[in-house]
This record gives sequence, C-alpha cells and structure tokens, in this order.
Amino acid sequence: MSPRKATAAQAGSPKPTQEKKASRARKSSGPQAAAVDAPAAPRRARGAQAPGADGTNPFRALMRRSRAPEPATLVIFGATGDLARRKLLPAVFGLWQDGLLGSAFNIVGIGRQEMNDEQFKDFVLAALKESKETDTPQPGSLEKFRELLYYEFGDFGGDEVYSLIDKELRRAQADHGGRKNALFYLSTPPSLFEPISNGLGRLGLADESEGWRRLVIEKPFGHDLKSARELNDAIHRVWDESQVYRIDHYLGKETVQNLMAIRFGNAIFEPLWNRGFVDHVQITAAEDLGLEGRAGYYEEAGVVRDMLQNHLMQLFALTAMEPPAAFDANAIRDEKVKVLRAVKEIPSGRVNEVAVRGQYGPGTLYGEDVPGYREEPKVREGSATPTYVALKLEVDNWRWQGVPFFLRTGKRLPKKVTEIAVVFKRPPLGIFPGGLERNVLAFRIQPDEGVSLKFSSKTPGQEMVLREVVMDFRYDAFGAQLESPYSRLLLDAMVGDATLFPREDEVDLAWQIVSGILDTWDTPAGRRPRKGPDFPNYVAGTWGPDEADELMGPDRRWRRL
Ligand SMILES: NC(=O)C1=CN([C@@H]2O[C@H](COP(=O)(O)OP(=O)(O)OC[C@H]3O[C@@H](n4cnc5c(N)ncnc54)[C@H](OP(=O)(O)O)[C@@H]3O)[C@@H](O)[C@H]2O)C=CC1
Ligand SMILES: O=C1O[C@H](COP(=O)(O)O)[C@@H](O)[C@H](O)[C@H]1O
Repeated sequence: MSPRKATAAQAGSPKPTQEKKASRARKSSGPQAAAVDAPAAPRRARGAQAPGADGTNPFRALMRRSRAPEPATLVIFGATGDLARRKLLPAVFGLWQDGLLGSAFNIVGIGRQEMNDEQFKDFVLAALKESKETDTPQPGSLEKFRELLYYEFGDFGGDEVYSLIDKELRRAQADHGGRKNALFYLSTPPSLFEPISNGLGRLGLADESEGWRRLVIEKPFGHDLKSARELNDAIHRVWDESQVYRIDHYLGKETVQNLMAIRFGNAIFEPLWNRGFVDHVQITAAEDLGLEGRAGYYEEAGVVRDMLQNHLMQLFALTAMEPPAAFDANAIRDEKVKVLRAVKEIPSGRVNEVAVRGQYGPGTLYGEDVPGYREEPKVREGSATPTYVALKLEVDNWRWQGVPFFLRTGKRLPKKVTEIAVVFKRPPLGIFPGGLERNVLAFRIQPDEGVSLKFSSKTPGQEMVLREVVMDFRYDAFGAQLESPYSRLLLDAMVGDATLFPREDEVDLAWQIVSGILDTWDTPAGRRPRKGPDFPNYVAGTWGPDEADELMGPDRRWRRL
C-alpha cells in the first residue's frame, strides 16, 4: 500500500456546494403550487441553482445542523463495481462536499482487484467525473476528496482482508482522535453478503465496544423466502438487528417520503383514505430501459425479484399502512409489517387469477428500434424470464376490505414513470352531464416529481357540462434540487436512523407475498414459461401484455401515463 499523504482531518471538508450539475437541476415549468414559508428558497429559472441567503442550499443547511454524523470510516465492499461507480461514490462526494459528513471522515474501498491507494484514488476520481450523478465540484474539492480515499484487496472468504480493514480503522481512529466508528457497505454480488458478514464477525469488526459498527446490505436480500431467511439468520449470528440496514433505494426518494408527509401531515386526506371513499389504488413503476448488460443477474432474478418484492411492495406498504404514532424507525416499520401481514395470501392456485407476466419482444422506443429480451446480450436462448408483472393485491383489514391494489412494473415500456394513484369512488348520483368520473390523487414519484388531484369542473358556457381538470403541485416549487436516494440513505445510516430501511420482518413478509408467484412462474429449465403465455408477449415500447388490462375488471383501467 502506498503511504498516506494526509489524514482525513487534515484534508478537511470544503464549504457547502453552490453549484449542481444542470442535468440534475429540476425543471420549472407548468402550473405550480408555491412552497409557502420554505426556508429562504427563492424561485429560480430553469437550470439555475437554489442558493439560500448564505449562498447555500437552504435545505442542506438545515440538515447540517440537525444530522451531523460522528467521525467515521465508510468501508465499501465492491468499490470497483457499477453501483459504487455510478451512484454510491457520487452520493458520498456530494454529502462530503456539502459539509454533511464532517471533517473526520474517510473511505476505504475493498475489492478483489490488486490496486494501490493511488490507483484507487485515480479510479474514484475518474468515476466521479464520468457519473451523471456527481455534483459539480468546487475548485480544489476533488483533490481534497482524493485524500480521504484508501483501498485494500483480498479474498473475501479469508481473514487477511479483514485484518487490513481493522488496520485501516485503527489508522482512522488515530487520525480522528476518537472512536472507531464504521459503516460497512456491501455493494457486491449477493452471494458474498454472508461470507463478508462472517469475515467481519470473525475478526471482531462487528463489536461495538470501540465505536458503532453498522452493516448496509444491498438488494436483493435473498433469492426467495428460504434463502432470505437463511441469509437473515447468518447475518444475525454476527450482527444485532439494530446494526443492520437493508437498502431499498426507493425509500430514499424524496417523493416516496412525501407520500407519508402528505398522508400524515395534513388533516384532509386521512378521512378519505379507506374503503368508504377509495375505489382502488394503482402503483406503477414503468421503465423504458431494457437489460443494460445485466443479463447475468437479471436472468436469475426476473422482474418479481428485481422490482416487485422490494420496491413496489414498499410503495404499497407506505400507501396502505395505518398512521404511525411517530415518525421513527419502529413506529413506521411496525405499521408496514401490520399491513403486509393483512395481504390476502396468493397460493399457486390463485396466481393466474391475480397476476400477469410478460416478456418484451423487439419494438420501437422514442423512434428507435430496440431488440427483444431474448436478443439482449447473454440472455439464454428461449429464456422464460419475465420482464413485466401486474398484480392485484387484496388487503384483509377494516380499512381496505374490497379495495384492490393494482401493482405493475416492467422494462421497455413506453416511458420511465413511477406513480401511486389513489382512485376514488364515483359520485353516488349523476346530476350533470359528464359528472361521474372518479377523482384521482396521484403521487408522481419520478420524473416530474409532484402530486396532482384530478376532479370534475364546470366548463365555461351556459350548460352545466363537466370536464376533468387537474390541480398540480410540482416538487420544484421548493426551489431546491432533490437529494439522490443514496445520499439520503447513506447519511441516515451514518447517523443511525433506520426509519427508511426495511426491517427483517418486512422483508420476510414481502417474500411470503410473492412466493406463490415465484413457485408458479419459475422455470428451472429456463425455457417456455410453465403453464403460461408464450413469450415474448408484449412489444417493446408498449404498456405490457393485454391480460394486464383484463386484471382490472370491466369498470377500471390502467391510467395512461
Ligand atoms: N448496479 C445497480 O444499478 C444496482 C445494483 N444493486 C446491487 O448492488 C450490488 C452491486 O451491484 P453492481 O455494482 O451492479 O455489481 P458489479 O458486478 O458491477 O460489482 C460488484 C463488485 O463486487 C466485486 N466482486 C464481484 N465478485 C467478487 C468476488 N468473487 N470477490 C470479491 N469481489 C467481487 C466486483 O469486483 P470487480 O470490479 O473486480 O468485478 C465489484 O467491485 C448488488 O447486490 C446489486 O444487486 C442494487 C440496485 C441497483
Ligand atoms: O433496483 C433496481 O431499480 C432500478 C430502477 O430504479 P429507479 O430508481 O431508476 O426507478 C431498475 O432499473 C433495476 O433493474 C433494479 O435492480
């Protein structure tokens, strides 16, 4: 290893950033609700920055006061991987540049590739320059950030790499002059989660006597219910649940948190949020992207494991749960668990009734020809892996009895859009022409983040003719750019706030809900879907198979997004 050039404390943390990449600045167009009493956040032109009175992002300034982590080392396993390069390292850089990580902070990358510190520093700086998610660096700040970076490599199944990590933590302790706090982030293939956890345990690195120790685990947490339980048991042989942070990056999205803010921070929505008023709920996570070279992973996972079991199930739980008594980790997670438990079981015999699967064939997106799933690099010939799923969930509790929740997600759909739409019942009596439409409260998770309410209004003129109109709140009314989910979640883990991380029982229940589907659809031979449609059954660039429309029944239809 090369000699350390400067300690983390010497490197220091620069002033909060004033400039962000224009590509991350929010658009400012169309009707908007103003952000009332937001802390000194002036409206700004498209692409402009959002400085507060002191020239900083006012929301981050608030965070700096309330959420300062103790000195700590971030240890990233898999630091050379795709996620680390594109998302994690830019998120850490952004937090550090904005002064949110304090001055006594450093990063140890762990990998299997032989590299010295200098090579790793070069690697990270190149990754930051390449990633679209990196905040615009202030003059000199990349060079300072470089000084916080160290690297170790080795076999994750042996002991040596963990003793090197221990040495790094001792060095950081000497530099920081304090406790040996460490956040271990597992950004590796899931097969390594258990060996790494065991290795850290063997060398005593989960022990909190000299400082806090936390473990962040990427998704997927298990391949099915059985393996998820086995992984959980293995993790708990080393770590207490309070030390474990299972990442679901959807929970780090501002707009997902806003769902809770709107539900539980206002008096007008909660009285309507039940079977008396709601007809059904639609949760959509549409992706325009295809496989993006991830066949090795996706062929084994498919859409149910990749998106439904985790991200969509979390969106469902937040929409359907009871109001928590407080906004804290246990209160929120208890309520999510309660509603997940109330979901009507989907045994294999019911799967075809409530779930639809699909796989895209060749098609056209944004005017360009795109290949079908089976034509993507490294996909097995005749693969039966589903890339689309639509599911009807029923909830057996007093609030939601008889109100279906329709969830859908897929790759190579016409556009990227994630939305939760609460669709209300029709008025009981139609006294106006055109006045029997359903009101819809829609949470736009991404893009064009915001909330809209669709209702009927009189059209101008002599007649009482009604037409649907939309009242729209756009998140950019606050005048601050949205935090990357990884920034938010990393900082939460650093300050020990597990509110936005799924607890072990949530993950278990989510696997239970999809188990019948996986048992029915998994095709070990990897050929034709078992007892199912011939794949491909939707054209890339369309909204999925027709059967997904039939799932809704005669009087409901998917929203056109
Ligand atoms: N990429 C993404 O957008 C997302 C990823 N995730 C999750 O994040 C995790 C990482 O994904 P991603 O970065 O895409 O994966 P990559 O395959 O790109 O990177 C994985 C990292 O682990 C290292 N690694 C792989 N095999 C071994 C091994 N046998 N021993 C030691 N190190 C090894 C790789 O080293 P090397 O560089 O030498 O190959 C690399 O540093 C996964 O759990 C994934 O499911 C979750 C959401 C999105
Ligand atoms: O976890 C995953 O999420 C992405 C979609 O995330 P988003 O934040 O861009 O909506 C998905 O493309 C990927 O397949 C999956 O692994």
